[in-house]
Amino acid sequence: MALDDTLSNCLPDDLPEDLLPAFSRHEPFALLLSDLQAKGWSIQDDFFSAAFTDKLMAEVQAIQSENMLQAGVGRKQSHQLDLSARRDYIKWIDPINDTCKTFLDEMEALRIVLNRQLFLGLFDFEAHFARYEDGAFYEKHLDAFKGQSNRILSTVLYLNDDWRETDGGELIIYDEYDEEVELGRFLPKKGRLAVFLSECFPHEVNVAKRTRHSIAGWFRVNNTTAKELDPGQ
Ligand SMILES: O=C(O)CCC(=O)C(=O)O
Ligand SMILES: [Fe+2]
Repeated sequence: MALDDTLSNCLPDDLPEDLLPAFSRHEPFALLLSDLQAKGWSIQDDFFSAAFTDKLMAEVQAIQSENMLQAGVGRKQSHQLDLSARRDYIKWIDPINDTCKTFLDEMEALRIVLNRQLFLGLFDFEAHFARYEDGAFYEKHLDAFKGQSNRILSTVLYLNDDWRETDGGELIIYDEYDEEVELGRFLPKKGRLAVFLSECFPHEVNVAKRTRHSIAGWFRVNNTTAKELDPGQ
């Protein structure tokens, strides 16, 4: 089946035109696939429509910081605060309104297409909004420990208007075999999507010099033999 047919078969058919995800267009999605195959990570701009990215930004901006969790190391109940490692606030995304539901539906469509094209066996997707206030960062880490986690593919969608070099807050991705070697640094610009293999690529968030909003997410396998809880949240 041609790639475009596969894509259109996987998309919900009741999405208004301006909410169509960018991966319904051939180019960013095809580049994402070929990058993942060739190097295990990819950065794509304008992955979702600007109108939809704006809705997600309005959603996260409306959340009061008191209603977010100070992100720790360890997951949910086993959550332990380690403020030397990271300083962001998070809120897990549930389908509580149209915007959150559409985001989760579209990532679900992406999950199905990734499985068909790359045979990744991805089982589900979890994601949270993240807020880095002025001065916040996340030091170099892996999102999953080899063989001990369900997380396969990490995604980060950036929501910030007019982000400049001087605002800091870059995502830095390091080499899978030598974590001193930088592969690239990327500003958290509105509409940019970063995707990378969770077990392979150390990465960090440089100190942000203004409030920085994003959605971090993970496609996971259903691996009941994982011995340890996923790190990172
Ligand atoms: O926001 C980013 O650029 C990366 C966030 C991250 O690494 C994480 O939440 O695990
Ligand atoms: Fe991470």
